[in-house]
This record gives sequence, C-alpha cells and structure tokens, in this order.
Amino acid sequence: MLEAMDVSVSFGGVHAVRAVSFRAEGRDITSVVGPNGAGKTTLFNVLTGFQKPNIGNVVFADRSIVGLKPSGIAALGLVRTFQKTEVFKGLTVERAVEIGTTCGRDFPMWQTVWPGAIGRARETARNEARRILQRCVLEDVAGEPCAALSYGEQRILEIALALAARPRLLMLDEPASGLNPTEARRLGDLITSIRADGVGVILIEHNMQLVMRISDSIIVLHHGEKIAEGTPSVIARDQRVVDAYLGGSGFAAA
Ligand SMILES: Nc1ncnc2c1ncn2[C@@H]1O[C@H](COP(=O)(O)OP(=O)(O)OP(=O)(O)O)[C@@H](O)[C@H]1O
Repeated sequence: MLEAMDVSVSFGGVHAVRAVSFRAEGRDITSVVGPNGAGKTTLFNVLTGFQKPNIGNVVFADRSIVGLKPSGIAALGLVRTFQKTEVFKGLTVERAVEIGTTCGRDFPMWQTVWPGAIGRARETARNEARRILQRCVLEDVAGEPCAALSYGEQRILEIALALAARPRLLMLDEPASGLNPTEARRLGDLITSIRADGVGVILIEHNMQLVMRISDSIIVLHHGEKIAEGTPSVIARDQRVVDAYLGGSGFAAA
C-alpha cells in the first residue's frame, strides 16, 4: 500500500536519510527502528508530507504523494498522530473524538437545509466516536474532560483521534514513549486490534519489546541507511543489527 523508493534527505552536510526504500503492506504492522539520530523521524516526516525528500519517491494507494500537503495525504487515508490532545482539553473525550470524525469530511448541501439532518449527522458521529472509544478501551473515561486523563490515556486518545479520521494506514511516532510496561502492553494490544480491523500501521518506536511483540516487519535504520529488514525473528538474529543498534548485547522477541 505504501512504497518509499530511494528516499534521501540532507540538512546541509547531514545525510539524515540515505536512499531508503521499503514497502509497508496494507494490513501489516511495519516498524521503523534505529538508534537516536538514525533518521526515523525524518523518514516519518517525508511519508506524511512534512518534509520533502531531496531525491526519491513515495507512493501511497497507487499515487505519488511527494509534494502533497500533509492534509492532502491524510485525506488519502495516510493518517498520523499528534501529541496535541491539549487542543481539546475543555471537551469531553467523547465529544473530542466525535468532532474528529467530522473533520475533513464534506457534508452535502441538503444536510444544512433539511430539518433533522444535522441531528442525524451528529448521531452518526456520536455512534462512530463510541465505537472508537470502545476499540481504544476509553469508554470508561468518555465523559471526562480530555485534560483530566492520565498521561497514558492521553497517548491512547491521540490514537483514537487519528482513528476518527478513518485511516487506511496509521502512522505512529513513538506512541510508547513515557508509558509504563502495563500501558505499553495495552498499547500493543490496541495496535494489533487496529491491524485486525484491516488498517495498516507504520510504527516508529524505541521500545524494542513492543516492536518485537507486535510487528510483522521491521526496518532498521542506522546513520540514515536501511541496514536490515525482516520479521522480528530475522531481525533479532541479524548480526549487523545486533552490533550497530544494540551494542552487541542482543535481544529477544518479547
Ligand atoms: N531540521 C534539521 N536540521 C538539521 N539536521 C537535522 C534536522 N532534522 C534532523 N536532523 C539531523 O538528521 C539526523 C537524523 O535525525 P532524526 O531526528 O530523523 O533521527 P531519529 O532516528 O528520529 O532520532 P531520535 O530517535 O533521536 O528521534 C540527525 O543527525 C539529526 O541531527
């Protein structure tokens, strides 16, 4: 569904991403890992339209998305999370997700003039929001103001808001950062349930336990280059990865 081809990005003399190619299949969890400064965020920004590559192409759903605005890419179904739930802090969790389901959607003209249509559209949005909150196990806090959520719940709410945009491919940038092991496990369960719904996920993440547990495919970056790609068990045995990323300590699938 998404293919990056020979993507390179330089900042002055710094080669942040060097000729990286990979494919992310529509119903897979594809993780991008690597040490600090490996180029993960820069690559993520290229895929979501926040950074133009110097060279290379990115094809999503059979069309090149290089040069499209982030909003245009999101409208195609490639949706990212933002750590920005504070914009909804005065609203309840359910209302925030409900508003999220209507963002970027066109409403036919008749809906604005036909009595009852607005109420019906609101009801549809509310039902969709409830379904998303259930999927994210946030239904118990649906009536709470967003600002009252714990840090871990706020991170899950970011995903709920991204799901409200009906992604075909969801991009998550370090969703486990700052989560405790229980929260990280809950996050992993959520991400695998999103995959089970037929939505692909691209995950940039430092938490290797989580990555090894849920990924279908892992791409390893080092100094901007892709040094390995494969299933968790293939990556765990790759000597170049173990040397470059893990300082020779090795790791096991969790
Ligand atoms: N806007 C920028 N201007 C100059 N250099 C940049 C810029 N953005 C990133 N870099 C450099 O590009 C390289 C890759 O950075 P990037 O943030 O993509 O790595 P990363 O793998 O996401 O790191 P981390 O895990 O620490 O977030 C680094 O050397 C970084 O200093």
